[in-house]
Amino acid sequence: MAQRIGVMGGTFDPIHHGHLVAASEVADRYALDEVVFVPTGKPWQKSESAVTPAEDRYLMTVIATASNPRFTVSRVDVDRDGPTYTVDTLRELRDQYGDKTELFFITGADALSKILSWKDADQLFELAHFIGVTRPGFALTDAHLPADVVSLVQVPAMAISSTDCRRRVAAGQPVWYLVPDGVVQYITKRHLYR
Ligand SMILES: Nc1ncnc2c1ncn2[C@@H]1O[C@H](COP(=O)(O)OP(=O)(O)OP(=O)(O)O)[C@@H](O)[C@H]1O
Ligand SMILES: O=C(O)c1ccc[n+]([C@@H]2O[C@H](COP(=O)([O-])O)[C@@H](O)[C@H]2O)c1
Repeated sequence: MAQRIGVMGGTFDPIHHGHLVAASEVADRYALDEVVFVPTGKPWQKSESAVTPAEDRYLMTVIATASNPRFTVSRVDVDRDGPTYTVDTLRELRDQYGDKTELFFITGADALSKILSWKDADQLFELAHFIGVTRPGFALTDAHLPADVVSLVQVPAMAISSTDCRRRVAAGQPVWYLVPDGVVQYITKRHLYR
């Protein structure tokens, strides 16, 4: 049977429980064999110019996903030079996993609303099926997209963002239970977001 692989792309600065719940829920709903988390190299649409070094974001993603046997982390975007485009991510993963694998790219409602501004947007939908998930504060809709290229999925509401986690750390407030314990410890150890 064809392998079914979920792809959860993100800047993960830092990775939080909103990302993990979304991936877990879609994996269950779509009977995915694996979810590959793909931290971005250089996220060209992030408004803040200072994104934490990719190696720190990659390691936090490894720490956060290590205990789940179906979660893995890919370095394809971290290791590719230049701005990160999902069209390149999906092409590389397709090469790695082979043509028989079905890819399901998971995006939150905010990211889905901007997808037509992504590089080579018309080609994205040929490379993967897109799964848009609910996120508190954002409307989940596929009205702007061609028919049948995306499925919309309700996931448990987690009102968490990486921006808020960074602000909390900078203000000396706790991020316990918003991000996995190991990620709290990594943030402290590496003095991130101070
Ligand atoms: N709480 C959440 N619930 C559902 N999806 C989410 C949630 N947070 C992030 N996502 C989705 O995860 C993917 C990666 O998000 P990203 O790493 O940019 O996190 P973020 O919290 O949006 O970060 P930032 O606040 O820095 O913009 C995107 O598709 C985003 O929509
Ligand atoms: O391909 C693009 O042009 C593109 C533009 C913006 C975002 N993305 C992807 O969308 C995912 C979430 O991105 P972000 O910036 O919200 O963390 C991540 O995998 C990005 O590489 C992709």
